[in-house]
Amino acid sequence: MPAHHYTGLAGQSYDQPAQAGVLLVNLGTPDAPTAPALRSYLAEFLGDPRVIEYPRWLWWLILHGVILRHRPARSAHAYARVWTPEGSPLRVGSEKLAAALQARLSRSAPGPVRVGLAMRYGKPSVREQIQQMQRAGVRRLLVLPLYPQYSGTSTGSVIDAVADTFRQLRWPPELRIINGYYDDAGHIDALAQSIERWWAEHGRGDRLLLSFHGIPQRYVAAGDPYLHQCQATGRLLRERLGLDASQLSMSFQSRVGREPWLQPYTDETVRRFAAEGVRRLDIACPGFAVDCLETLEEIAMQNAEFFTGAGGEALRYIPALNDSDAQVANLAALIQRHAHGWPEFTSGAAA
Ligand SMILES: C=CC1=C(C)c2cc3[nH]c(cc4nc(cc5[nH]c(cc1n2)c(C)c5CCC(=O)O)C(CCC(=O)O)=C4C)c(C)c3C=C
Ligand SMILES: [Fe+2]
Ligand SMILES: [Fe+2]
Repeated sequence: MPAHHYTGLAGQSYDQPAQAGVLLVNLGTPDAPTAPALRSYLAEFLGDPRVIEYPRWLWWLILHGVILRHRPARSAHAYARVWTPEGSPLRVGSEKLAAALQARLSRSAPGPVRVGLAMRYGKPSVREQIQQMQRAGVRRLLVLPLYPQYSGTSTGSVIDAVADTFRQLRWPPELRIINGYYDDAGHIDALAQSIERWWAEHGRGDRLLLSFHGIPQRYVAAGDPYLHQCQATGRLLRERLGLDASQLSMSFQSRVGREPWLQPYTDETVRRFAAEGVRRLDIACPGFAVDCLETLEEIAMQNAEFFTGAGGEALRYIPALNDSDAQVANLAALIQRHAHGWPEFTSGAAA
């Protein structure tokens, strides 16, 4: 093992005033809507054992021998439909949210608070961002994965990346990680208000569908709380909107591979609704903090085509909370609560 195995801050002043850091982490996105960029993004993402729980050597052969031959070009085509002049919607939206949170916390928190943004896959990595924040004087770090519902495949993988980074730091900062906020009252309220505001502007459809990203059923059977948390978000939101089960349904999107994922599947559900005579279908995706490929392309384009193709009149996608005031205020409050006792966040608290 080399002598300098641990990353440290040699030559620093130990009296440097402490700062607190908030690290937002989102999934990550390719650098460009091209097959080569998709290939390296998907290799990292789908090579994560948290995402694909399969015997390693067998999966490696399938991933490199089959999937990475065809999927990059297909996915690049999907990304090209939603790519903006500023880049990938997921990146642009996450950066705007981080900037808005930084502005808000700089105003409302007593101490110096630095907000960073990392991507679990691609750039900037969790490791780079933590090291950079530490060099800037961050001694207390709160990590907020941008996933309201916990899953080992999403939040759990962010925790892995943080833990791997910490193992290599000579003097890791004090650490807290937010595990999820699926039932947070402020979050449910923000979702409900955004849906009500959208209805006030566009009128109300015949039915509301909440579509969450799916995962394999096998993971839920092994103890992943994701399904439970999606159901809780759905129920709380339904109660808050004053709807009954005939007016609001839930489904799961984005299935990859052959094994059964959480059901009902979104594509089958929108086709069934069209066949049952639903004319205007409203869809919200409360599992996505910011809009991305999965909402803007898969729901608002692909599933809209499935719906009208099966006889429906219009599928209308209600945008994610993104960098809305409601989202920023709610995440700031969530951060303040989880940072309880840290002097940068709580005036009068001891260090
Ligand atoms: C194949 C396994 C996958 C699991 C399990 C999975 C879980 C999961 N994903 C998200 C959030 C997002 N996923 C996104 C894209 C995406 N997801 C998978 C596969 C799995 N996801 C793939 C292969 C892709 C890439 C696109 C494609 O080729 O189809 C995105 C969007 C990223 C973007 O750039 O916009 C998000 C966000 C969650 C929350 C989750 C578990 C709960
Ligand atoms: Fe995904
Ligand atoms: Fe997808």
